Amino acid sequence: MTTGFLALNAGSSSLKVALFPAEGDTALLTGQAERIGPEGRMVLKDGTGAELTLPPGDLSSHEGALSMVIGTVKQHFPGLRMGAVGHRVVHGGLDYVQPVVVTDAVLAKLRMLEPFAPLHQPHNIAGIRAAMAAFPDVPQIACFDTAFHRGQPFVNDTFAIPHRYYEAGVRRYGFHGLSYEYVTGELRRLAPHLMEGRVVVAHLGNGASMCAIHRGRSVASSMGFSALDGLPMGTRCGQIDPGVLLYMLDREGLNTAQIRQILYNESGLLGLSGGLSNDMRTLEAADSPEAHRAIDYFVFRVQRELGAMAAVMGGIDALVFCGGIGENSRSVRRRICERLGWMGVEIDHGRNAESATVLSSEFSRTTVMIINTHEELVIARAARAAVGISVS
Ligand SMILES: Nc1ncnc2c1ncn2[C@@H]1O[C@H](COP(=O)(O)OP(=O)(O)O)[C@@H](O)[C@H]1O
Ligand SMILES: CC(=O)OP(=O)(O)O
Ligand SMILES: [Mg+2]
Repeated sequence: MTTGFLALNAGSSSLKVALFPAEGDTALLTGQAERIGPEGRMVLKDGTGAELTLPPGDLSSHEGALSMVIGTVKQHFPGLRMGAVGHRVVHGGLDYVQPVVVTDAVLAKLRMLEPFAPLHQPHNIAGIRAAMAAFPDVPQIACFDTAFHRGQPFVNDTFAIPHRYYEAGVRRYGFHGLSYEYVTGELRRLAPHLMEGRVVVAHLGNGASMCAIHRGRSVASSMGFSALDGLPMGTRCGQIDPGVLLYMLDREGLNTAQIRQILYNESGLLGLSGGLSNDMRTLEAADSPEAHRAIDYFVFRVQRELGAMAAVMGGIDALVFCGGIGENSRSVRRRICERLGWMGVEIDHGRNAESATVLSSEFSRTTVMIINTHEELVIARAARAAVGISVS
């Protein structure tokens, strides 16, 4: 009987899934639900890439999407023994620095962190509950986006507010850690000498962040206490002067729910483009002034963050792009790299056009690469490891 390891990666409006066997990196099933809500759609594929027929279901909520995924897994793999289910959990707070088996006590702690990651944590927890109900007695393994960054130096970990906040856990956590873990592992495999040096990874997706990695360890990240900080995102604001929040409170009389809605759901590319789109593909195709100003700001902030990270590490040896925009947008990559000549970056435009693994030219002092990230594989490996199957 085949043993399977299911990885669930619930984002703000998406659910990515993969089912892996007990060994190897080739999935038995992959897929995702996108735009969960009134326009939700889902595609699941088998190991050969063929699309699977889905059971009838409701993609207006994460719960509906989860039940379709679980139904499909049960229908297409009737003899499968589920070894463990791994979950991406965006926030692990101060307690969790590695994957854990979910118990009632763990679940209670994860729920307390919901207000710090309102777009993600509730969906992550919904995934755990759904998998517990569908696969009773199967271990549920929580894998944390924050864990990769927990060893960061104090100066990157803190805010300059009264120290009691730091003690209470108001710190810069950093996110996208499962993606950084995957990319770091791949870079170690592809170019071990670079992993010994100073690397900046730009995870540019619907959520976007950057991480400075020195000798394999996260030393700075653009995301902070919440997944709002740093780069602008699809609908999130990125770095903002706290004075703006005071203005919204005092001058506009907005309440916290209204401010949360603006910062998480109405800002970023969507807000800058005057409501045109949160999606980079749509903005690139639109070619309008509204779309240009959103993309211009995005490129500018990546460039600015990169300069800061280079300064923190005393230079960079490699820049790695990942995430939906980083892996696919030739134009965003080109525009970012064109501004980095001062740090010895020179890309080969042909390689960039082909989205090759190495984009930098032979004259570039800094290696520029694309590594297609794979959070689900990191999750599945952790799930295997948790039940005693060693990781490759
Ligand atoms: N070919 C492409 N060109 C430009 N942008 C793209 C392309 N493919 C995907 N993207 C962008 O990637 C983003 C989604 O990234 P992804 O990493 O899948 O998001 P999530 O954070 O939901 O996992 C969207 O802004 C989308 O427009
Ligand atoms: C933490 C975060 O922003 O995640 P995502 O990219 O899935 O939105
Ligand atoms: Mg993502």
